Formats: sequence, C-alpha cells, structure tokens
Amino acid sequence: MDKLIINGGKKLSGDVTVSGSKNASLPIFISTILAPGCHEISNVPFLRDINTTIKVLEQLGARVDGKGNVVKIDTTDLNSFEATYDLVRTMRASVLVLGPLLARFGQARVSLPGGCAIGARPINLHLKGLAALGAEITLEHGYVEAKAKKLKGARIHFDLPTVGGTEQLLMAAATAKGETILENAAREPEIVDHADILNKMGAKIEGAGTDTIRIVGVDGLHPTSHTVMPDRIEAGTFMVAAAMTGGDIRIHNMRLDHLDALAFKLQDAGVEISNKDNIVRVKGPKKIKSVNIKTRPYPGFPTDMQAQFMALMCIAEGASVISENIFENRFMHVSELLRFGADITVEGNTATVKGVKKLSGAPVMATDLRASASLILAALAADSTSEVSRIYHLDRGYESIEKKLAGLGADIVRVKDESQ
Ligand SMILES: CC(=O)N[C@H]1[C@@H](OP(=O)(O)OP(=O)(O)OC[C@H]2O[C@@H](n3ccc(=O)[nH]c3=O)[C@H](O)[C@@H]2O)O[C@H](CO)[C@@H](O)[C@@H]1O
Ligand SMILES: C=C(OP(=O)(O)O)C(=O)O
Repeated sequence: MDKLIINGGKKLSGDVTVSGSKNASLPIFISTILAPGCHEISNVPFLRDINTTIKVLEQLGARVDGKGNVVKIDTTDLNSFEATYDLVRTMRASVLVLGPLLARFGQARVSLPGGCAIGARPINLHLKGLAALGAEITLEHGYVEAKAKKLKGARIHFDLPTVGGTEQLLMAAATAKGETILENAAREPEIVDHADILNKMGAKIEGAGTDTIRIVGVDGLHPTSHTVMPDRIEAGTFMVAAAMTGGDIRIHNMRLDHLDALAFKLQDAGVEISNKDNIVRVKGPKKIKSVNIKTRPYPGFPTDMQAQFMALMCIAEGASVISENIFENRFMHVSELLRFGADITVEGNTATVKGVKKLSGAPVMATDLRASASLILAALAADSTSEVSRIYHLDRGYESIEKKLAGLGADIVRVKDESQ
C-alpha cells in the first residue's frame, strides 16, 4: 500500500490539465453493453474504478483494449448476464449493468453493491424504476435477479433525484417498447454526457440535464465513439488547492459552467476566478473569508466537493456552517482534519468550522475518496510535513494527483507504506 508525504506551505503556480470524468466514464462504459459491436471511448482517466469497470465488462464477455486515454470496448460476444460480488462490492457504479443486461438479454443477476463509508446508499429507486418498466425483481443471496421478456416504457417519478438511478433507467428504457418519462430526474452534467453517447448509439432521449427526461424506445442500438467530459470534481479540487495555498494556477480542459455553485462560493471566500479561452485561472487570496455551504443535487453545491471545501474553511477567517444533505455519513474526514489542528464540531448533518490561523502537518488516514482529497489539501496548506496513508481510495478517482500537484510546485511524493 502507498502513502503520500507532503511538505506543506508551498504556493501552487503554473498549469494543470484535468482528466476525463470518472463519474461520466463509468456509466458510459457500461452503456456499451446495449449495443453489440466495437465502441471507442476517448479522454478516459487512468483510475482504479475504470479498471474495475473493465473487469466487470470482461466478465460479461466483452473484449477491452486500452491505448493511452482511448479504450476500445467490443461487446459483440457477451456471453454472461451476471456481475459477481467480488467486483461489484469494490465499486458501487458497477450495479448499473443491471439495466443494460436486462435490456439486452431479458435477464440479469447482479450482486448488491458493497457498503461504502459515506452512507447506506440503497438502490431501491433503481429497482422500483426497473419494475415499473416490467421487470420481475427478486433479491436472493445478496444478488438482484431481474427478468423481463421485453421492457415496456412507463412514467417514473423518482422520490428524490438519483444520479445512478437516472442512469440505470436511461439505459433500461433506451430499447424498451414505447415511451418512458423520468420525472424528478437527476440533472448532473454526467447524465447529459451519458445521454449523449446513448443518442449517438441511436437512442431517442430528450431533456437530459433537466428534471424531466423523455425516452422513446428504439429497436436496437449501434456502436459508436465518444469523448468523455472533463472531471468537474478533479477540477474543483485543484481550484480549492490554489485557494488554500494562496496560489495562482491555470486549469486546462475544465468546464467552469459545470462548477457554478463551487465557483460562486469560492468567490465569496475571496478567491479570484477568471475564464479565458477555456483556461480557468484561480488565484488564492491573502486571507480566506468563511462561507456557509449546503450540499444539494446539481446545480446545487456538489456533495463530492464538501470535504475539500471544509478543508478550505479550516483556515478561513471566522466560522463556516457546512450541511451535508445527500449522504448521511459523509463527515469521516472531520476527525482526520482535527489532527492538523482544525476546529470543527459536528451535530447531525451540520459541521461548524471555526477557522484557525494555521494548520500543522500530521500523520492522517484517508477514509474515502473525497476525504482523501481534503486531507491532501490540508497538508498542502500546513506549515510542516504530513503523511496521508490509505490512499487506495484516492486512486479510485484522481489520476496521478501527486504528479499533477508536484507539477504546480507542491512538495509531494508517493512512497510505499511499510506499516500497512
Ligand atoms: C459513480 C457516480 O456517479 N457517483 C456519484 C453519484 O452517486 P450515486 O448515483 O450513488 O448517488 P445518488 O444520486 O443515487 O444518491 C443521492 C441520494 O439518493 C439516495 N438514493 C439513491 C438511490 C436509490 O435507489 N435510493 C436512494 O435513497 C442516496 O442514498 C443519496 O442520499 O452521485 C452522487 C451524488 O451526486 C455522487 O456523490 C457520486 O460521486
Ligand atoms: C462517492 C463517489 O463515488 P462513488 O459513487 O463511485 O462511490 C465520488 O466520486 O465522490
């Protein structure tokens, strides 16, 4: 197992390029199940979750070939409709194979996704939606078994906007008989990217990016090529890194319009942000002002940026109130941030962060993906050396983050953690 050693206190400067989006790539890879043939996906990030998705597809009989950031997926000869526990438990998004397998084979057997540190994360809304399309669903031995001779379009109203649930239903409805309407659908940019590739395959999907999506089922889909959108959470993490170190960086290959909620809050905190020729410049202030945030479904403040923003507020002037409204257990980073000397108290889903003059380097342990990022940010701003261990979480979602940060002038190295 690896750990990161970070000597904090360096102002970041220079240029960094954002990789393709993890959260867009996963459903995009999985949607190739729907269309037999060879697909070509570009701007794919090198991540552990991508490797897991490839293993899931290979287990189903797909042939996958990657060169650089381009991955070719041949789904001509799929010969299994089962995704097993050993793979699905390591990555929640692999449960998305349920809808496309059901659509292609009339049956699917998929392990329930593994418990994750940030909350219970049920899939009841995925299953309710698939049942509304006519699937017969049973839960046995930890597996979801679904059957349907032919899925039929339906009107589905989600109790709450679910990103995975919306993606699951987009895929299941694409080749169902008749029309499907998804109401209270998730509006995240990753949903738009997902609908884009499905439409390139011949699907008829309108309204992705709004809360009502209309899908007219087609007889079959064909293979296609697609370039994955930039990772907005990676981009947002670099924005916070510049802010916390009083840095001045230029971020390439990012969509600032995907990060409005974060950008406005950063500006309220005193950060300067400008966008010229699609290069976003972020300049940290001398003194950060405290700002309150509430996480919400898109276009609200993203839960995937809550931990990083909390790290920023640890060194702001005054007190900040942070409410987490998406996941019930997404404050695992708090106890680790305290090790840097932060002043944070938690009550229910609300954390109150009182800014301190400085953070001091400390040994800390990452508990989940975005928590890992928040610890790296705190370490970059701290006055001495920190060690961040258990960074395998980080490798699920950030491509070469230590190399990218080192390129911006951070003193950060990855070493083997002999104690693990
Ligand atoms: C791979 C991927 O894209 N992951 C993202 C996706 O996760 P994911 O798709 O798992 O998150 P959802 O949008 O589904 O979850 C939102 C809320 O709905 C609840 N819920 C969801 C489904 C369901 O069947 N029942 C139910 O109650 C969840 O517990 C949570 O409270 O969106 C989250 C919210 O933006 C992000 O944090 C994750 O990074
Ligand atoms: C929670 C996340 O991902 P996942 O849904 O894959 O666990 C994330 O990207 O922050």
